[in-house]
Amino acid sequence: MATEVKQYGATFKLDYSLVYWNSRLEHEHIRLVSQFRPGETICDMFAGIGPFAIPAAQKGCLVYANDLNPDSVHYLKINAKINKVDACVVAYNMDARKFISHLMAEPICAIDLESDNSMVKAHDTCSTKAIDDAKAEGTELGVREKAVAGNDVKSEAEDVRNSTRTIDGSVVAGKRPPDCFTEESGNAHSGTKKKGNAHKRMKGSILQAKPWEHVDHVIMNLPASALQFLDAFRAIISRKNWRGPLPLVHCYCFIRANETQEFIISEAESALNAKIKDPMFHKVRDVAPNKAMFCLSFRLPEACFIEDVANSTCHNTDGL
Ligand SMILES: C[S@@+](CC[C@H](N)C(=O)[O-])C[C@H]1O[C@@H](n2cnc3c(N)ncnc32)[C@H](O)[C@@H]1O
Repeated sequence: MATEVKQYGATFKLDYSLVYWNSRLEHEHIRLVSQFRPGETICDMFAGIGPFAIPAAQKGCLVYANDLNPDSVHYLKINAKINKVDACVVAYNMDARKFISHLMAEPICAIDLESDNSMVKAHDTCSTKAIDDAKAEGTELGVREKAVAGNDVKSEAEDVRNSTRTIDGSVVAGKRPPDCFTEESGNAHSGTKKKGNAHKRMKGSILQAKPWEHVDHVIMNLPASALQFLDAFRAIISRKNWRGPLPLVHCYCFIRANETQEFIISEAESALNAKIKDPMFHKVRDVAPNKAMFCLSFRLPEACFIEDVANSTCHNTDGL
């Protein structure tokens, strides 16, 4: 039976008999989304009906949201619409491994490029909306743009454009290379060098970054088996296309009383076939007397990059 629930500012329609919903995760949904910034690109591998995706889009992020259950995707789309963020949520209905491969591997065939038009359109609409919303609300982004308008604050603005956010949500200047946010770098997608104010630079960079060039956060909320899905990131992202830091991955898992965080990290590392630097655990909630749900956050290791291969072949686009 279809029903409606509210989480913070968002409304969700769902049918409990068809889709996953857990109101105990409300704080976790908001905790994670509070780390995202307007204009960022989010990839939600197990999106359900959108409790991360919708608030992230409301914040001005572009969200690629996937779920294997067609009923979840049906409600995800409805929820994006009723919350007026359908322009910022691109929904997929496929297995999470295929989704990552489809989204983050460089498309080489014409068919891939055609199918990616929806991403490009969504990115344009959403990034522009993020900037407009931020301006209207006087949020960080709007303030940044104002700051950049005056030459005397240019160096501060440069710091902000080059900044990124840490897992705890604080802004760290200088981490993101300037070419993420500037058209002056003449990136492969724009093909042109444009001049303009910071607004244009911000639009140019974020608008033109495709998911095989830049994603800020990956959400993996399938605690019983998300760790095993980390192998999806092996040999998918091309170093030559990627701009800025690799995504922060937020991988949910259960830890039993007889297991340690080190054990979980070793599971994640063997799935990735790479060492993880500075992993952070956040306890979400106890789910049983000897079992708790955690969120393991870490930056995808550079060892996951594939190096440039001349004359590489087309990627499989099954299920598109
Ligand atoms: C624990 S729920 C999380 C849903 C939502 N993110 C939330 O926080 O409420 C996990 C979701 O993953 C989906 N799922 C399970 N296996 C999957 C797979 N192999 N690929 C993609 N989605 C999958 C399920 O349909 C379900 O909606």
